[in-house]
Parts: sequence; structure tokens; C-alpha cells
Amino acid sequence: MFLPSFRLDGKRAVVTGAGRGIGRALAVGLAEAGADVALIARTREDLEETASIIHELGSRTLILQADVTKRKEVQQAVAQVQGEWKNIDILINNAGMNIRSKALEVTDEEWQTIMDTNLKSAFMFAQEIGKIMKEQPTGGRIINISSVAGHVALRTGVVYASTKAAMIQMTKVLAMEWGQYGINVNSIGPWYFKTPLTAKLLADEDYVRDILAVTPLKRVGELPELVGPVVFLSSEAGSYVSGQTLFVDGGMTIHGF
Ligand SMILES: NC(=O)C1=CN([C@@H]2O[C@H](COP(=O)(O)OP(=O)(O)OC[C@H]3O[C@@H](n4cnc5c(N)ncnc54)[C@H](OP(=O)(O)O)[C@@H]3O)[C@@H](O)[C@H]2O)C=CC1
Ligand SMILES: C[C@H](O)[C@@H]1OC(=O)[C@H](O)[C@@H]1O
Repeated sequence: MFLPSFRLDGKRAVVTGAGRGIGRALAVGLAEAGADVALIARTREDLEETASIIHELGSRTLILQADVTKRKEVQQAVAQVQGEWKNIDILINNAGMNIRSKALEVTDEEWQTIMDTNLKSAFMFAQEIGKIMKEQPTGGRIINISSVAGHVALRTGVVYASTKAAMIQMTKVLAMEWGQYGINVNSIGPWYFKTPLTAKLLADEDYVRDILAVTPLKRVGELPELVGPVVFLSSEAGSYVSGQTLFVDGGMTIHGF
């Protein structure tokens, strides 16, 4: 038998930024694969909507309204999940945001907000949940949602790109340090997917024409096309992959000329 399982039955996952967009898609997709999912964001109504979709699939959820930039709230959320579920098998560091200022206009506040939301939050969750996974005989899986912006230059902001590049490097170092505990750490690097974060940009025909000009598959991604790679990296099928970044980008990052 050579085909490993892609199922996640009996697994407990934590997804940050699960209230909408990519985080909601990933949370629902993990549940479709059999996982129970703890949902984290600041907007309770969004989380409740994600939870109701997951309940229809027969999976359980925990709703944790938290600001991922605050260590205390990260600790409280993780403690609540551990208290309810004991094991945490999968962490998806998805929460993120962008302020698309040109480099000369970036303010200290913008820098801090983007850095804290995209990078520091992922590290804090990795630390708090890595401590738990380290003690589990089954270790765990950590998946950081980076971006093509962490690998190639984009016009969507230097600070955002810096956070996404840092996530890719953080992935490698955590994979190196925590492999001995059976913890796989990987990243996903999406190109454009239609979400509240990108909806305005993707409504601009000229902008979409520019995107497709550098995208070999000549289209933006559909959210299920991100769920597949994440379920793969979370499941038995991905058990020997660690420290890697999988660009889910329609081929964009190979672009040369
Ligand atoms: N969409 C795209 O094309 C791409 C997206 N990405 C990355 O994917 C991830 C998700 O993006 P996307 O779904 O488009 O974004 P959205 O803005 O649609 O969703 C972001 C999610 O993160 C949550 N979030 C933001 N700030 C905080 C905070 N301080 N504390 C807790 N939760 C927070 C939001 O909930 P709330 O506001 O209620 O807290 C929301 O649930 C991001 O890391 C982004 O960089 C990468 C490449 C492309
Ligand atoms: C592809 C990028 O991650 C994405 O594109 C945007 O406009 C967002 O602000 C992100 O930078």
C-alpha cells in the first residue's frame, strides 16, 4: 500500500484569522477532512458564521475571540483549547493584514501593526502551541500562511513583504529546532485569492490584467486550491515534509524574462 491518508479524523486544529477569507476556507476544509477546529479572530459574528458551517459537517469547534497581537490573549486562547481538548495537533498561522504604503510613507505605527499581526502573532502561537506539541507523542503540524510577497518583490508594500519573508525563514528555523519533537513546520505562499483583504484590488480590471500577465495559469486562485495543500501538509500524506514553503501561485513565482 503506497497511498497515505489525507484524512484528519480525531485531530484538533487551531486556525487564526478563521473569521473570513482564507482562514474560514482553511478551517472548513480541515473540518471536511475530519478535524475539530478552534477558531480565532476578533469579530465574534464572523467566527460564529464559520462555526455554523463546520457544525453542519459534524465537526466540533471552539470560538476564541482574541487579538493575536497580544501575548496574554494568545496564551488565554491556547489555554482554553488545551483545557477543552488536551491535544493540539495542527496550528494554522493565518491571521494577517496589510497597509499598502510606499516605503517612503510607512509610519512607525503602520510598521508595528503589520509586523505584530503578520509575524509576531505567528511566532507567539508557534511558541505557545509548540510547547504543547513538544510533549505529545504525536508531535504536531504548524503551517504558516506566508505569501509570494515573501519570495518576490510585489507592489503591495515593503513591510508586508518583509513579514512574509520572515515567516519563511522562521519556518525553516522552527522546523530545524522542533523536528526532534515530531513537529513539522511548513509555509504556504499564496498568490492572489479573492477575499475581503483583496476584493477591492481584484475588482480593478487593469490590476487583474497586470496580475494575469505574470501568472502562467492566467487566473487568480480559488480558495479550495489553498485548502488542498494545507490538508496535505496537515495529514499523514505530508509526514516527511518540513521546513518548506509551498507556493500556491498559478506559477507566478517562476516568472523570469
Ligand atoms: N487573499 C490573498 O490573496 C492572500 C492572502 N495572504 C495571507 O493570507 C492570510 C489571510 O488573508 P485573507 O483571508 O485574504 O485576509 P482577510 O482580511 O480576509 O482575513 C483576515 C483574518 O485575520 C483576522 N485578523 C486580522 N487581524 C487580527 C488580529 N489582530 N487578531 C485576530 N485576528 C485577526 C481577521 O479577523 P478580525 O478582523 O475579526 O480579527 C480575519 O479573520 C493573511 O496572512 C494574508 O497575508 C497571502 C497571499 C495572498
Ligand atoms: C499577494 C499578496 O500577499 C497580497 O496581495 C495584496 O494586495 C495583499 O495586500 C497582499 O499583499
